[in-house]
Amino acid sequence: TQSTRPQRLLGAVQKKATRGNPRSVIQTIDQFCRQREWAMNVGDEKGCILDSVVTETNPTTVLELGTYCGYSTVRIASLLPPQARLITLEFNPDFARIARQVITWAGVQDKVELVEGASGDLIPKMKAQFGVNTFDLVFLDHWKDRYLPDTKLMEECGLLKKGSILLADNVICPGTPDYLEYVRNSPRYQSQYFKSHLEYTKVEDGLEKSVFLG
Ligand SMILES: O=C(CSCCNC(=O)c1cc(-c2ccc(F)cc2)cc(O)c1O)c1ccc(O)c(O)c1
Ligand SMILES: [Mg+2]
Repeated sequence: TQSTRPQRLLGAVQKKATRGNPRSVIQTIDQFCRQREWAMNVGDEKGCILDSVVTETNPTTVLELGTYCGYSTVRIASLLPPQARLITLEFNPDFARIARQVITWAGVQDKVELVEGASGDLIPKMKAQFGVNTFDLVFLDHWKDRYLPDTKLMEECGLLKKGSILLADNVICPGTPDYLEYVRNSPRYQSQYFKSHLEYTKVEDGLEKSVFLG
């Protein structure tokens, strides 16, 4: 039977990356995506912007919406202080199965909780079921038409506090027009656009960083 792209990406990681070395896993995935097959990881260019936002936020509780193969999960987790934790939500069980193995290969599994399911169902359970108070940082990278409803849901569930950071991938390509309009016009957010490119291409894309003002 045919292998899937995530399976081939995992194969490259297990063949070429050093166990327990997150940077080596990231480099291997970026090389695979540049030289073999494009895949929808945030990538190295936007990944550097993600790294800088994570380090300046210095978060203790992070939520990632959309795990895919775990590339950004590994990038974020590798920058977290020892007690910090990252909850990542993935809708697709095949993606989740691959991501768990990438996360473990990188050695960051102790900082990561991967939960399978739809963000719309899981976000309302964060406090009661996952013991979360509020999130310091949220990385949005799942279905592009879920960014806005899930942001409103996080507000309603009291998961954002004054100073919480939302960082959204793909606000240009594939694009999240309703989300952008909301965070750029709402008095409850201070937004900033980081111009970049769609992973592994010359197509314009960018990250939108929005601070929740309470
Ligand atoms: O993670 C998922 C599955 S959807 C994957 C989202 N990502 C994309 O679609 C995505 C796509 C592209 C892209 C593709 C083709 C192009 F020609 C150009 C760009 C790039 C990206 O960087 C992306 O992130 C999930 C769904 C529901 C949930 O409720 C949940 O929690 C999670
Ligand atoms: Mg993306």
